[in-house]
Amino acid sequence: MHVANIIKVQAELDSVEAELEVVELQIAELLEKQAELTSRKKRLLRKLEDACESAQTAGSSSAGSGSLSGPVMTKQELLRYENADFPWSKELEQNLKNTFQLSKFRPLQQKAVNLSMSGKDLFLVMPTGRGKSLCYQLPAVCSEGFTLVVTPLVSLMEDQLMYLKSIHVEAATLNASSTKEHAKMVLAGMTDTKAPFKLLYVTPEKIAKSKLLMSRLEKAYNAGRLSRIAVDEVHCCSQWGHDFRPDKKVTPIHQSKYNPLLGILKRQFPKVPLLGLTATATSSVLKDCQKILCVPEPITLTASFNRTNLYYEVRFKNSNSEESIGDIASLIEERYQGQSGIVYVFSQKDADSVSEDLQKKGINAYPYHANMAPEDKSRVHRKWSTNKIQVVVATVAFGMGIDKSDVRFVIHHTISKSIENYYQESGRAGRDDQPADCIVYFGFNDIFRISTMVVMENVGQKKLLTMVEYCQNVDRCRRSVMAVHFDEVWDDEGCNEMCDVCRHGNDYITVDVTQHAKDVVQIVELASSLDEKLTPLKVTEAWMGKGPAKRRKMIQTTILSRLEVEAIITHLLLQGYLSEDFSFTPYTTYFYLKLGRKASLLKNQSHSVTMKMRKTGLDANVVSTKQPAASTGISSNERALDSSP
Ligand SMILES: Nc1ncnc2c1ncn2[C@H]1C[C@H](O)[C@@H](COP(=O)(O)OP(=O)(O)OP(=O)(O)O)O1
Ligand SMILES: [Mg+2]
Ligand SMILES: [Zn+2]
Repeated sequence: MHVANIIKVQAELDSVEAELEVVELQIAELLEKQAELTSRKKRLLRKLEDACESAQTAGSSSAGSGSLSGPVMTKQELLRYENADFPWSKELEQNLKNTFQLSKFRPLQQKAVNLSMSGKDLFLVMPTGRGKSLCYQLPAVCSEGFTLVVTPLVSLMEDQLMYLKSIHVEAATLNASSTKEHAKMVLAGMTDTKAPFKLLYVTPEKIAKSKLLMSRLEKAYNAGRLSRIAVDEVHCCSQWGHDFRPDKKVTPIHQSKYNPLLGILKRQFPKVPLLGLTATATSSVLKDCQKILCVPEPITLTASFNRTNLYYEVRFKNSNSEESIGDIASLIEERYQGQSGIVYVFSQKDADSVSEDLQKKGINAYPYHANMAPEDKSRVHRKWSTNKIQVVVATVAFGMGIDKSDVRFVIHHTISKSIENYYQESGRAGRDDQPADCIVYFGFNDIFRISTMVVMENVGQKKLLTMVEYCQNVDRCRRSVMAVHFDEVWDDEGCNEMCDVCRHGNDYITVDVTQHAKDVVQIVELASSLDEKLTPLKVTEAWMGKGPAKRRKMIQTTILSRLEVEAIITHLLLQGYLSEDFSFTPYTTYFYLKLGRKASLLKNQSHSVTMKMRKTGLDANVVSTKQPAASTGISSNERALDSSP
């Protein structure tokens, strides 16, 4: 063959190989899409199955909050449990008001209490802080004998005992730190007809290890004094029961301790109704628990995780952080004047500085973080609880035991490290069921601050990106983005414009950012060819023409605003055109951007990258849908990405 010919064939081979590579990436992309659709399909099928099942057992599907499934029961029978005409109803109501000082039941509480009072075995799935405890505490107070409460965490047990003491409900506990005398007294009390306590809290280990306890329970059972068994955090029974609630620290250690033991309770005391409670369980976990606990046919009550009284909003945070503090201060002074709230920050340093900044603006704010003296922490907590402090500026250390009902706003000065954490932290707002706001300030640099912090966690990066996705999203109801992570489907109709996306619905536009993607990728590629690593900040600056003059000549710079530049780079990271590259020194971890697995797709002429962006009315003619942004340009108005109404 002629040399020229060889070169020609070689060139063609190269091009075919390049094309093949692109096709392989597209296949990978499609497979990913297929997996996503399959899991959505499964979820929908399961929903349909559940709906058909309950329609069959209940005649037609029952309305109202939460769903009900379990052993065969007619619709009338099920509905009956929402009523207040049982022999015990009057006593329940009196105790609800006088002992627990609550004016009314929350959704599902009455049904759960009635079912348990009538001796049914019940699994109750209800989000954190919605009031599961009442569902066994109230029946305990209104029944003869005592209720055995199995709970995996001694600290939770102590919280409960303190609370019950404060409302004059007698309760006792047996755990590893109980003294001999105390244990003796409690064991004797179990069969005492004078009923010295209404609730007995024990750890699962006690059930397993203490033969004395089991023999006493047996005696109490035979004497008809064991009225009910409650298993709190029941998902721990299942080896599949993941706990997404970081501040509860119910670790797999407890799960393994829980696992094989507790079936003994239902086997030995079959006539005693069992109530399993959890904030986190899928149907497969519940099935597992049912088997392990030997409960033949429990009724399952599930309350939705959707907090309908909470308004969710995302605001873009300028790299100039002073601005967001000013924004937060005016929100507190105007919209939340005289109302109680929390501002969550990233670090202890931020807690101090942000609260100082707010104080300077005349706001009654105090910091709270793990590094404060215990007495300072409890002083801040106490003063805030009694409305002597309006705002606590806190790290996530402010979590356990925070149970103020009238929190009207939870503002995140920095994004949370996952969507689950965000749900949990923001969920401290509006526990009284009155409207409350959850606002998060989404800043580009914060992504990388958190990223280097969670780099050691197994799925830390992946989880962080779920939070970033929630914030970056401008076209789907915020609730529906959140719901996916709780194995639920909350549709936009359920939102009632209680999120900024639903409220400002059509304010977004699809923009072609292919050329932008190519420009950014070229910058990262160039750096790598020079054996250089670029932080996100450096990439931003290079693209905006603020890098060294030498490099400016070699790349395509942009006239987009900083917020737009940051939004596009975030999008490229989320979509896999860029990816994270960490570097460790003994003192700190650095975050760099490198090419993602999809970067080479950009070589393909027909490949395009689009993203959704928020627009304001004014910019509508500047940006036209699906037009290459390179020719029309994205609005240079920074407000284009501002989510404020
Ligand atoms: N009907 C009600 N009306 C007003 N407040 C209520 C009602 N029922 C419970 N509460 C309050 C009492 C508590 O302060 C708060 C949380 O209750 P609690 O039982 O501890 O939640 P929980 O057990 O569901 O959450 P977790 O999953 O975190 O354990 O709700
Ligand atoms: Mg609880
Ligand atoms: Zn919505």
